[in-house]
Amino acid sequence: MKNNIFYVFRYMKQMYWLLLGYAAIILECVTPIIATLLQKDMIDRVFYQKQYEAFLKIIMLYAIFFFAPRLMFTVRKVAFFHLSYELQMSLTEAFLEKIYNMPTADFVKEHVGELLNHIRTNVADAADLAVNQILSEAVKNVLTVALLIYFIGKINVFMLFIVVFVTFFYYGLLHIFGKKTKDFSQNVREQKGKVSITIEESVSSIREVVAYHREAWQLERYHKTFGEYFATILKQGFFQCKVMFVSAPFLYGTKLISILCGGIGVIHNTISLGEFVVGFTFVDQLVTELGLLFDQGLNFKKFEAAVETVQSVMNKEDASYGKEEVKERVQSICFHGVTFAYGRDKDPVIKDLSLELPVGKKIALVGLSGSGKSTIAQLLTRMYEPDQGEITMNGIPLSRYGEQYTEKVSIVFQQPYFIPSTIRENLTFDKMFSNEEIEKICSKMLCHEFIKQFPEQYETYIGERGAMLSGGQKQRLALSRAMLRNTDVLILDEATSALDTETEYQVQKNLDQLRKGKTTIIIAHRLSTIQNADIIYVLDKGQVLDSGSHNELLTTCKAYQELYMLQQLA
Ligand SMILES: Nc1ncnc2c1ncn2[C@@H]1O[C@H](COP(=O)(O)OP(=O)(O)OP(=O)(O)O)[C@@H](O)[C@H]1O
Repeated sequence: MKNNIFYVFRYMKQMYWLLLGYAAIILECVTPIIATLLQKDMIDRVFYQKQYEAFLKIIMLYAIFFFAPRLMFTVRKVAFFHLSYELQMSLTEAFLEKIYNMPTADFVKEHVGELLNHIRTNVADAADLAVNQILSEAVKNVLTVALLIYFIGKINVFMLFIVVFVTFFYYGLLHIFGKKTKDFSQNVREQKGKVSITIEESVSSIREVVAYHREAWQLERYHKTFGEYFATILKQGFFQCKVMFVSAPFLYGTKLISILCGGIGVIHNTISLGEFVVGFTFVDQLVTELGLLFDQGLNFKKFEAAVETVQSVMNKEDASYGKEEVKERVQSICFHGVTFAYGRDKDPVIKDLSLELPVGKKIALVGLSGSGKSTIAQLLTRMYEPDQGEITMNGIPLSRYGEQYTEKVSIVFQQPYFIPSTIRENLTFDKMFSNEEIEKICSKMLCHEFIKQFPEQYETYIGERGAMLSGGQKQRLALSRAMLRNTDVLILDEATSALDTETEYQVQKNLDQLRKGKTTIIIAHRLSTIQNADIIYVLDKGQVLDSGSHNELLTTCKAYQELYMLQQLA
């Protein structure tokens, strides 16, 4: 528990809100107690001893101490509200940073819906429970309980004895029900996560669902998942009722016993009537506060569940990159006996691969589907690490380079991702480019024409994942984005597959011109795309079968001839 609270503390920034909140809590706890003590003066001095001159003074003081807690309550809420939202923001930022730093192998194992659920519920709950419940409500409860116990003890020791007994009773209850509360909370979170994943999948697969007429099937999946979530919620609800049934009689029983003890005290003249009234009011308040404190104890458990779920992602290891700077231009890229499998128990998809890629040239990777082309591209972009052997750039293993490595090597995927924003922002991200630069590159990648046709041109909003663009337009835009960065090494993984042959030819021609003297690695199924490559590697089952120019391979490599023949027939 302690560790969990300290874990969250790390992400709290503006601590002055905490100080303001605690100042408000102290006043909020003390003022109602003073207001109650004034009742004693009212009864004993004004009514019993008939000191009527004190009446007005007490009423005025009572008014001040009656309204002060309401004011302090507002100040406290505002202070902790700021703190909780800021905590939620910094926790979410840290969570996103963690995801960015995760090795790709770990990231692909995490479900996108699950990660979103972590942010939407677990991170949000951890921040809310930590600040608004534990640091605010629970601290207020503890302070109020301590003050009430002190004043009750001063009035009547028997009442104090009862109160201490009830406190221990609550502690015992918390011990018994705490673990189950945490388990229920964890189960509810898990089930809620599953519902979130199912909804996310249902929306993202909307085209396939409609096209394959799987609406009923998809709804049935949602129904089933939601049913399981609902059942868990019900179980949690029953459990909470059980806790209430056990604890509630004690609340009322305590009040009854304290009236009995106090009443006997008044009858035997050991306490005054004023003390009895105030003592009973304190006991009444204390019982309520103990009930609330018990709820906070259960909230601790929910908080622990939320933080532990967040930590299950946050404690994963970051991708281990070095600090080496990439100072010069890329002069060599070599694979030294590289073997790689997607998982320990899986067969390797790249097997003992050794080759030196000619730098500054146009290099092509061809081969049947599944032969390992994209895997090589992903190893080069450090999305995965080789299991054996190493890949070096300028003689240094890729893993030893720092984050600027991505300034040297970039990749364009077959299905590029676009943020829901304007064309300009999708082209530049956070980098600055002049309009001339952008338009020049977009003209070369045959984008400028279609962008100009949009009423808002480069400021056109392209929707979720570029939904307002055709497949070919998206690919050309992604190529423009990469060409603006124009890194030493550019990998095109089926990056022009959605273009018609004529457009692809034009784009490739312009690309060759812009990339002259730089290393471009092209993965393509259409051999026409890579015919003019300086060197073509033919891959089969994660190994290089042969390499050479198009004409050389046509005469020397049987696999390449077959690929060529198949495409001629198609
Ligand atoms: N993330 C992954 N997890 C597990 N296996 C994977 C993953 N990605 C690819 N594979 C497997 O690795 C092998 C090589 O895949 P890869 O994508 O590198 O082939 P490819 O030659 O690029 O294929 P294609 O031409 O169809 O794109 C395939 O058997 C594939 O099923």
